[in-house]
Amino acid sequence: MPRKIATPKLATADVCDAMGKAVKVLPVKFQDFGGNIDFAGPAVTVRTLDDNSKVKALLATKGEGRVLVVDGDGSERTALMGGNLAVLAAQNGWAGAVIYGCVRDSHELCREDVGIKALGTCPRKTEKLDRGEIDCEIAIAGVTVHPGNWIVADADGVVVTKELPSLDGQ
Ligand SMILES: O=C([O-])CC(=O)C(=O)O
Repeated sequence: MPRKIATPKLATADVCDAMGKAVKVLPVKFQDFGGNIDFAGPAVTVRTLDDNSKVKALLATKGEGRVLVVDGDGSERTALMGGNLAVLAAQNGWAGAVIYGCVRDSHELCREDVGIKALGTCPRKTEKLDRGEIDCEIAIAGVTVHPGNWIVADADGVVVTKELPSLDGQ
């Protein structure tokens, strides 16, 4: 019996149907770790390798419904987010985080009122040497994400668009 998934407010499938080639689908099998499976918002971008200093710094600021998109180069060596950062994200009003990399403390992440999609888990923490770039153009598995692009995520996947479609009447 398939697990039950709530109907998303904004479904990635509807966005794809409405926008055709104007929407990009991240070609990544993300897993869900956060308390919310569907989320959407404007992207804030980070590029970093095995150092989550910038991720923490951003999640410590007001999220205002935005989505943090982290290009961690797909590293499975360390976790870019754990329980403390998930609490920060939820407290500060981030809609979610899409992490091309790993997370840890998955038993804590699922309790937080925030979306968290990542490749998988790794119990080892990152270095904290303040490396990485924020608000830059990133490419996740070959798909470019610009700061301010819309991210829509649900159980079907993660899509990127310049603007949201009007889905009235669907
Ligand atoms: O601090 C880290 O590197 C990640 C972590 O464990 C947390 O967010 O709780």
